[in-house]
Amino acid sequence: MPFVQQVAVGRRECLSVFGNDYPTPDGTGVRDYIHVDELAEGHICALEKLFTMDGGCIIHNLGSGTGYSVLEMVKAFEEACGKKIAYKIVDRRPGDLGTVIANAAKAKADFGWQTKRGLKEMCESAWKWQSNNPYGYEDGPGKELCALALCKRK
Ligand SMILES: O=c1ccn([C@@H]2O[C@H](COP(=O)(O)OP(=O)(O)O[C@H]3O[C@H](CO)[C@H](O)[C@H](O)[C@H]3O)[C@@H](O)[C@H]2O)c(=O)[nH]1
Repeated sequence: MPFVQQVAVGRRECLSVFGNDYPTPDGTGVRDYIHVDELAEGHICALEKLFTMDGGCIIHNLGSGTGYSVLEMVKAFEEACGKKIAYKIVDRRPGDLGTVIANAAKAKADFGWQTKRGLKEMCESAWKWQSNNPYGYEDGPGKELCALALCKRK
């Protein structure tokens, strides 16, 4: 996803798609992408659950249970940003699996967490951030804000 975004803002010439011969509908890798805000909310739910416990640890998957391929991501992002995303098919990345999808049933049962945002919303949100921060927070106009946040954490 970050690489797709970087192509859209002109920081990268094209996306290298790692393989198109996986046993997936279009041959490219399928992953369970979720919105970063929902990932954060899932962590807050888990912390709240921990506070009700008398020590110990919990393990939960945070995912949507739905997978999207690299080319589906590219298409959805093109629609969100209104630009073509240049890409080339290259060799598989060693160690990659064709499909990785999370089963988040336990997170739903234990603390009612589940994803609500789909691919379109995720891409629109990612584009909003990337187009406002083409070089990210650390090297872009948000540099001072980033330094301040790091300073406060010390
Ligand atoms: O330039 C790229 C980058 C990624 N992909 C593809 O996009 C999908 C997602 O790739 P990511 O690297 O974003 O995510 P992965 O799920 O493959 O791997 C990530 O999650 C893993 C755990 O699930 C490990 O933590 C790993 O180190 C981390 O990169 C994969 O099909 C990958 O082949 C490309 O085609 N081109």
